[in-house]
Amino acid sequence: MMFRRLALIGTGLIGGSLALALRERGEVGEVVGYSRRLDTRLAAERLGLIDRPADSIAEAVAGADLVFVATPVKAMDAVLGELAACLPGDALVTDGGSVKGAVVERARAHLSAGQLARFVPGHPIAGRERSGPEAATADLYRGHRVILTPIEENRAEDVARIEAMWQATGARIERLEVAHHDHVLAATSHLPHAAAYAMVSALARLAERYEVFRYAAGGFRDFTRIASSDPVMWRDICLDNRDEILVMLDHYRAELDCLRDMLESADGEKIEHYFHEAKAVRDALYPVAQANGANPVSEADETGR
Ligand SMILES: NC(=O)C1=CN([C@@H]2O[C@H](COP(=O)(O)OP(=O)(O)OC[C@H]3O[C@@H](n4cnc5c(N)ncnc54)[C@H](O)[C@@H]3O)[C@@H](O)[C@H]2O)C=CC1
Ligand SMILES: O=C(O)C(=O)Cc1ccc(O)cc1
Repeated sequence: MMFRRLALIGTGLIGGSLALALRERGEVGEVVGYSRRLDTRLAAERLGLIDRPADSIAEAVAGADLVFVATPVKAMDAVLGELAACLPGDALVTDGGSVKGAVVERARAHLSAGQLARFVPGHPIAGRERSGPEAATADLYRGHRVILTPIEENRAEDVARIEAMWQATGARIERLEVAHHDHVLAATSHLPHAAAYAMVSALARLAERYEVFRYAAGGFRDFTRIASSDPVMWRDICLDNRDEILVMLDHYRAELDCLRDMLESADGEKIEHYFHEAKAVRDALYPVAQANGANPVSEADETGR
C-alpha cells in the first residue's frame, strides 16, 4: 500500500476518480474528503468515493500522508493558503489543475519552503464534459497521459512517489516544464474548449436558432460536446492561462480568416487542398475510433502498434 491516508480537497470528477482508482488497486488505506459544499461531500461519501467527509481542510488533512487538490484552479489559492497552516510534516501534496504556472505561483505564495518541496504539481489529461462526484469512475485515467511539472524544490524521490501513484491508476506519466505545459495545453485543450463555447454561442444568437438546433447534425454535436463542461472550471482556466490562450485564439482566428478568403474568392482548388491537409493530420492522429476516448498515441504505444 502506497499511502495510509489520502485527503481529497475537491471531491468531484478528478479527485473522486483518483480515489476510486487507488482504492481499487489497494494503494490507499483511507480516503477523507473535503469540498466547499456539504452536498458534494455527502454525495462523494454516498457514492463511495471517500470513506468519510471532513468539515474543514484541517480536519481532512489530519493524519494524511497524501493530499490531492482537485478544485477549480482559482479556488486553489484559498486551499493552499489553508493547507499551509495545517499540513502534516510528512504529507506529500499534488494537484490535478489544468493550468500549472498560476497554481505553482499560488503554492510559492502560501507554502513554507519545506511544504513547497513536497508539492509536486500535476495534470491528468483525462476527463469529460460532465463533472461532479457522480461522474467519477475508477478507470478515468487508464490509458491516458498524466503530466507532472516538478519544480526545482522537489526531491527526486517525492516526484517518483507521485509518478508511481499515477502509474497505479493505469496512466502514462510524462514530465514537462511548467511554462511549456501551459503553452502546449493552451493549444491542445484550452483553445478547443474556447472554440466550442464560441461555436454554440454563435448559433444560439441566430434569430432562427430553434430551427438551426433542430436540424443540427452529428458534426455539431461532436464539435461542441465540450461546451457542456463546467463554466466555473473553464472561466478559471481561461483567466489563469490568459496570455497563452490569447495567442492561440489569434492563431485560430488567422486560420478562419484564411479559409474565409479562399471561400470569398471561390477558390475550390485551394479549399480542397486545405481540407485534404487537415484531414491527413487528423486521420494520422485518430486512425481508428477510440472506444473510451483515450489518447490514441498513448494507446498505440502501449499495444506496440
Ligand atoms: N473535468 C475535467 O475533465 C478535468 C478537470 N481538471 C481539473 O481538475 C480540477 C477539478 O475539476 P473537476 O473534478 O472536473 O471538477 P468538479 O466540479 O467535479 O469538482 C470540483 C470539486 O471542488 C470543490 N470546490 C470548488 N470550489 C472549492 C473551494 N473553494 N474550496 C474547496 N472545494 C471547492 C467542489 O465542491 C467539488 O468537490 C480543476 O482544476 C480542473 O481544471 C483536469 C483534467 C480534466
Ligand atoms: O472532455 C474532454 O474531452 C476533455 O478535454 C477533458 C479535459 C478537460 C480539461 C483538462 O485539463 C483535461 C481534459
